[in-house]
Amino acid sequence: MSSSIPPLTLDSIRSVPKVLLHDHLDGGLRPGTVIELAEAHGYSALPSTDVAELGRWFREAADSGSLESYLETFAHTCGVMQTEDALVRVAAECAEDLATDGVVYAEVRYAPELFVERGLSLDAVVEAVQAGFAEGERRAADQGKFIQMGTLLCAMRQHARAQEIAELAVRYRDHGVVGFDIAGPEAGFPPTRNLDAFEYLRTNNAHFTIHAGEAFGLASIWEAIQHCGAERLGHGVRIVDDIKTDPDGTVHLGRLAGYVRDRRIPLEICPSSNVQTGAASSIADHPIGLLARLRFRVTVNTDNRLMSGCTVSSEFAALVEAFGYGWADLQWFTINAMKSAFIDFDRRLDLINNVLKPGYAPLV
Ligand SMILES: O=c1[nH]cnc2c1ncn2[C@@H]1O[C@H](CO)[C@@H](O)[C@H]1O
Ligand SMILES: [Zn+2]
Repeated sequence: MSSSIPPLTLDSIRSVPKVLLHDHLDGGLRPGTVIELAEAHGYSALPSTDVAELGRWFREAADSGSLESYLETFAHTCGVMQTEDALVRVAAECAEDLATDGVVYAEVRYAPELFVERGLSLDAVVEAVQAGFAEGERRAADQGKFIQMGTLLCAMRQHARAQEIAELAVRYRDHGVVGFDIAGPEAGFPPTRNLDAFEYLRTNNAHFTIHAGEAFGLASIWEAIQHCGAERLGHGVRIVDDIKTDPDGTVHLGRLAGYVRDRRIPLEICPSSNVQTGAASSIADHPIGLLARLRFRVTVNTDNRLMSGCTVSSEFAALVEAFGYGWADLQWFTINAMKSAFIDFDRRLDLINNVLKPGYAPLV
């Protein structure tokens, strides 16, 4: 490595352009904002009103070893996101924080149905979040940072509103909503419960990803791809269950793993989140090492920045430490993500050629 190439540190990683495809709006609030919104809106159930302590509480409570208990922490973020002004603020800060981390394109997701407890309509929720993202993009630009935000609307697997949310996503497709997802507890709620919604989306040429292969295995991935028609997999890490390695290192891909790799189906991998929910035992043992080596379409994501205390840069830094990745690997993850985004092809190409490649060119 030439001496003019900077070493990979959290700071240097922050300075290169990055792309984020899997980040939950209600999993990325600043702890201080949770406290201020709780105070302003009379939400009294917070476990702490001290900023540092509350941040620690989220990380520890999410560090639970199960997806179900990890998801319980969202009661407190959703609890303070029930008004338009709260949604605008949270969305604006999300865009600002991602831009500060050097993210140039992000798809951020949330479930509108979780923000209607105080009477907001689903449309009002979407409009407030879009206004917030636009405000955050402007604030970032004022600080000399460029970020483009895209929105994914989630339906919750345990509820029965997928069709309604799919229609909402299509209604707002020309206003910043670029796709759809289903989230929530995986065991017991197969994606095939929502087949009508997926068929509606496909009929309307709309994009969608599905959380699958996180807490549950291959069956869930297979259903998401072959029954539902998911273009990407949220997590998808359990695809490793269909990969066998001989003692001599020879690798065998099963039919499903082969299909996922051959079709270049993007995996939205979220390393720290997987360690917290027990989907992986540590970053060093995370299947991302094998999947990247086998050239699956791997992307690196945060999932929930508040619950994991992470950023895209810190996830990259953790992978650099665990797997010895260099700048070329980070560029590969980043271009993989940009290729897999749900925005128009010419816009993706523009960002790859005019933002991402020039950003990494001095380093690779
Ligand atoms: O890793 C995950 N797997 C499944 N569901 C999740 C994950 N992270 C967050 N959510 C769920 O998605 C909702 C919408 O943003 C959140 O409220 C949370 O319940
Ligand atoms: Zn997720």
